[in-house]
Amino acid sequence: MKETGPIWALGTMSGTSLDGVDAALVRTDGQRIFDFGPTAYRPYQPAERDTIRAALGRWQGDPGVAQAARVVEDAHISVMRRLVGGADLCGFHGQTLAHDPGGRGTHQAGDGARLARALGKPVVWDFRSADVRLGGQGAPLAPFFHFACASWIDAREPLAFLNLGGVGNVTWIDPAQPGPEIPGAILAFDTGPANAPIDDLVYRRMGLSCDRDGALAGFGRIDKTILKRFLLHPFFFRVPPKSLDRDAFPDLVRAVEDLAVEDAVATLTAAVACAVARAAEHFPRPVSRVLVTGGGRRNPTMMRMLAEALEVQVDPVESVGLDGDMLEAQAFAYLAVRVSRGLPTSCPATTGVRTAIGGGRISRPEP
Ligand SMILES: Nc1ncnc2c1ncn2[C@@H]1O[C@H](COP(=O)(O)OP(=O)(O)OP(=O)(O)O)[C@@H](O)[C@H]1O
Ligand SMILES: CC(=O)N[C@H]1[C@@H]2OC[C@@H](O2)[C@@H](O)[C@@H]1O[C@H](C)C(=O)O
Repeated sequence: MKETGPIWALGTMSGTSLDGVDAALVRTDGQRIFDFGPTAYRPYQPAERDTIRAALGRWQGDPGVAQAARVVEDAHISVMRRLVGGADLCGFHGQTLAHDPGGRGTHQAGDGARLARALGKPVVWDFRSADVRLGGQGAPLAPFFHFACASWIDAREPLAFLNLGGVGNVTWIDPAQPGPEIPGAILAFDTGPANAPIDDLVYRRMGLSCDRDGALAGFGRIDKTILKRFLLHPFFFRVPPKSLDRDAFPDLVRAVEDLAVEDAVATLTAAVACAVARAAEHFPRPVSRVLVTGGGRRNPTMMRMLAEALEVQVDPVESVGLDGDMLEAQAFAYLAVRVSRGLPTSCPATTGVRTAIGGGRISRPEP
């Protein structure tokens, strides 16, 4: 008989900010969350990060991609070994190197079959390709998990989950609907740049990894002319679903280049908040609150600018008992179980795919 009860899944995420690999256990039947388990994190060493960075924007077969994939796989194997004993199944997102859904497709580095052999457990991977092949954006994929989280926290009113990683993405949810793929239950899309352009700028100019606690942005002056021009970018006029590559706003990056570093960072931080406010204009109905996940929630200047731009309550997901560092890794644990049970992982309202579909491949430890 087919298994339908809850199982433990180990999910991972290596995000666009290239900081490291998150891993988390979730107990789920692919519909409801039953429990959250232990988590682990393994940062990339500087040399590993350089190898991955050198492969950004590249596709399978390009120079440097095989090395980057090896780094990604090895880092995952080392962090997953710490938790895999408690897992029945694994979900491996891999590292997005390039994302061009309307063109060449989407590319997540890392071979799930190698992980399955190394870890001795079935591994679900390559979550995005099928969606792109069927005309979807291939991203964002966390929204079905956000829907389950809304039920876990017993939300009653429409709310939004906002992920501020390298890129921003938002999921609007009506928790009164019975399932995520029901029309009207969800709307999800990327909002614009988040931390990636800030990290890149402070690294280039000051050798820093990020604008820690929003200190630089808090001091700087926002250049309103640059901000206004940024908001005229065609992306903001596109109807969602829509998704972005990590480095999708080169004009914004160029425009702040001549500003003093504090002013440049303040302008980039305001750009994140204003992009989210533009995103909120697409919500089917207003939300009661916005729950923020991802590294951006640790930046008080970004959070303040967000609350001002959105004029709604903005809180980190910790305020409802969720773990903002691990939500994406947990999402890929949850999605792995959905894939293994033939449940959809995306739908027209999340990626723009024609119909609700389940992506992902399953590799087993032995052929
Ligand atoms: N204390 C802090 N102050 C300011 N920024 C921070 C702080 N902590 C984390 N960040 C930012 O958050 C980023 C990491 O966020 P996160 O781990 O959510 O990204 P990611 O998962 O790699 O990206 P994505 O969700 O786009 O794939 C860091 O690169 C940094 O810019
Ligand atoms: C192609 C890709 O890897 N996209 C990531 C990235 O990081 C944030 C945003 O851009 C989102 O679209 C997605 O990740 C999250 C986990 C998602 O799929 O929901």
